[in-house]
Amino acid sequence: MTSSSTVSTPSAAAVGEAELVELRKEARMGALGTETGTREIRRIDLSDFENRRAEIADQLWDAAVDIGFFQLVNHGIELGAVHEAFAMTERFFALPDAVKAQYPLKANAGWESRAQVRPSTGTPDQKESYQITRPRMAGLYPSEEELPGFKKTMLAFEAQSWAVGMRVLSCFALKLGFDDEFFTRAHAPSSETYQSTLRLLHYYAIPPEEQGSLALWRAGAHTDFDCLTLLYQRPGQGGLQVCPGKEMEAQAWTSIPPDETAITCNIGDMLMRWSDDRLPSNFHRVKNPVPGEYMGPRYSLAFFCQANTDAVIESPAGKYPPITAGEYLRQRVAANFGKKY
Ligand SMILES: O=C(O)CCC(=O)C(=O)O
Ligand SMILES: [Fe+2]
Repeated sequence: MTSSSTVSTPSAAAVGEAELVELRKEARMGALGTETGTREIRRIDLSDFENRRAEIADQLWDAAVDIGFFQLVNHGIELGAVHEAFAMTERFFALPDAVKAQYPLKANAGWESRAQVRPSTGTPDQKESYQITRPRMAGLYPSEEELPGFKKTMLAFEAQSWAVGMRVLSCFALKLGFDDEFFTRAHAPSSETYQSTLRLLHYYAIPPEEQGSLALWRAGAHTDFDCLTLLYQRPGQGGLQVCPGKEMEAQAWTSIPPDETAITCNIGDMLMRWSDDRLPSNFHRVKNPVPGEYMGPRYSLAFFCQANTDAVIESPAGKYPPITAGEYLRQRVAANFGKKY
């Protein structure tokens, strides 16, 4: 097994193949589909983690393999810290566009509005986002005059999210036969090659003339590019729906009602590849509200555990050729944002 910090040059064939498989799947997932409430989104209790690691690892593995989505409770992040992060997020997006435009998205860091076109829908997600990727933030934080305390609050929240993400990944590492620090090394925040990302999301309120339109999505169906996503939702601001990859033919979606005490998690494509497809990434989307539902703005926070650019994704059984996490992500971003970012 190659250490996560080894650098190799993936072949052109490996690179092309990574792009095709995931994108071909995603392009077929844009339809409305149906709703099913029969899937259980399991809740995994992380309390007393060090002593219960083996039991928690079993529970995480089963939930991940069955559905690919699960929720963490007693995860150690205080509700107050979640509220503070959301309050800052609202304040950031309330800044005039002219201020936010000083911090434009580039290489998974900075602000964009209606720029992400999902291969599944071909239309821009009805949202704005601001991404924090630690080593790439030069000149991208709003000033203290524009938004006091923003950088400090969001970086603290990023660090807390990273710690929870690494706990979960340490459990998957054990189950995959790696040592328990394997993914922590691959996501080392002290390195310039760090590329895990905290994404602040603001889905726009639906204007009256668009209410009832089925043509637009807050976020079109997709799988995430990363190893593991941690998602924070706000009470009353639903819309997240999931569909396990192995059931993609049926296109039956399950809604995940927001619970601010829980962190909703999903496996991303990077970990799927790293596990020889044993851990499936799953489709999810954020639907526009339908008449009768809350039409106001929706805020969410996502933390993407994305292995450092120089980590080599090399699966234990060799199902896929090795590829660096940097190259892997570059291709997926290009498919969503064109060459612009
Ligand atoms: O906002 C949400 O609930 C989901 C966001 C998401 O799936 C993403 O940004 O990848
Ligand atoms: Fe996502």
